[in-house]
Amino acid sequence: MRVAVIGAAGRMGKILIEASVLAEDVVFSAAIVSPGSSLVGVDVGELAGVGKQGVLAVDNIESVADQFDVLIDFTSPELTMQNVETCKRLGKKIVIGTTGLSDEQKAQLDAAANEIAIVFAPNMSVGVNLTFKLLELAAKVLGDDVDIEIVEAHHRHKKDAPSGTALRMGEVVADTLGRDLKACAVYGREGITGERERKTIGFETIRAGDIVGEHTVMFAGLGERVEITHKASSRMTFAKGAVRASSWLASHDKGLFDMQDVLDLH
Ligand SMILES: NC(=O)C1=CN([C@@H]2O[C@H](COP(=O)(O)OP(=O)(O)OC[C@H]3O[C@@H](n4cnc5c(N)ncnc54)[C@H](OP(=O)(O)O)[C@@H]3O)[C@@H](O)[C@H]2O)C=CC1
Ligand SMILES: O=C(O)C1=N[C@H](C(=O)O)C[C@H](O)C1
Repeated sequence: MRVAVIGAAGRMGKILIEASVLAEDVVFSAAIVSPGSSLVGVDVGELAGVGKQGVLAVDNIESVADQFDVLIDFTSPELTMQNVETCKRLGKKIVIGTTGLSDEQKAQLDAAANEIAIVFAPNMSVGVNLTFKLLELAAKVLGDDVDIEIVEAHHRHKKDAPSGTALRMGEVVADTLGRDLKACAVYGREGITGERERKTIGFETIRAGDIVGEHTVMFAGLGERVEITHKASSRMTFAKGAVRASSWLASHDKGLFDMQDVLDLH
């Protein structure tokens, strides 16, 4: 698979380039930066710290349309939705790591998957995807006896909250317990809140410094509590997952998949 990275100068973009260059089963072939960027024409291998790769940054996907099979997109919800339309038109596959998509935007992904193959996951690390399975087991065993709270921490530049991963963790737990996350989620607390409503799922968000990404789900009962925590210390874990998803897409022409599909964890 020939891989293009959009948002190539971003925190994830640079590391996605490094991971694609280092991977043996994909070929890194194109990089797109924002329109008018001073990086247009720059060898992005140098930008990503892996030496010249002969891949020069462009600011328009169409200009490299014949050079890639799969687009890796870790950008913003608006841009991701534009890119999905472009991939549909060009007949390209897409791996999406962008978080913060609205329900309407997710429905548009569903529709696009009738025409192209899409991997869309709020967290591409193996560890977090394993954690989703552990959460299912914990929720099954501990059931409604415990209070469930999800705490996430990320760097100061993150734009969406709670994180996509925290929301997916909430969905996994809510689905296992037969609850509707939209109805039972509580986002932060302040003032005279009253006692905790037993079947709610609470979310707390920390934004500070350069934290890569940390998530804890707490199952707190009377006399004991279980906490399941994942801590990412390098963005390479997400990038490797995205590259693995790109390679996996070689055998899929259409459909909407997530990392549980890629890792065979369903
Ligand atoms: N699923 C997962 O495993 C993970 C998901 N994420 C998600 O990935 C997303 C990006 O995160 P992060 O890398 O930290 O964010 P950044 O802001 O660092 O990166 C976004 C990049 O997109 C670029 N961009 C904006 N507009 C365009 C355009 N029209 N064409 C090309 N590029 C454009 C920006 O360029 P410019 O700076 O010039 O505007 C920027 O470089 C977030 O939604 C985050 O939550 C992050 C980590 C892991
Ligand atoms: O913005 C980030 O950095 C991250 N975003 C993802 C999310 O919202 O869950 C995944 C990871 O935790 C890093």
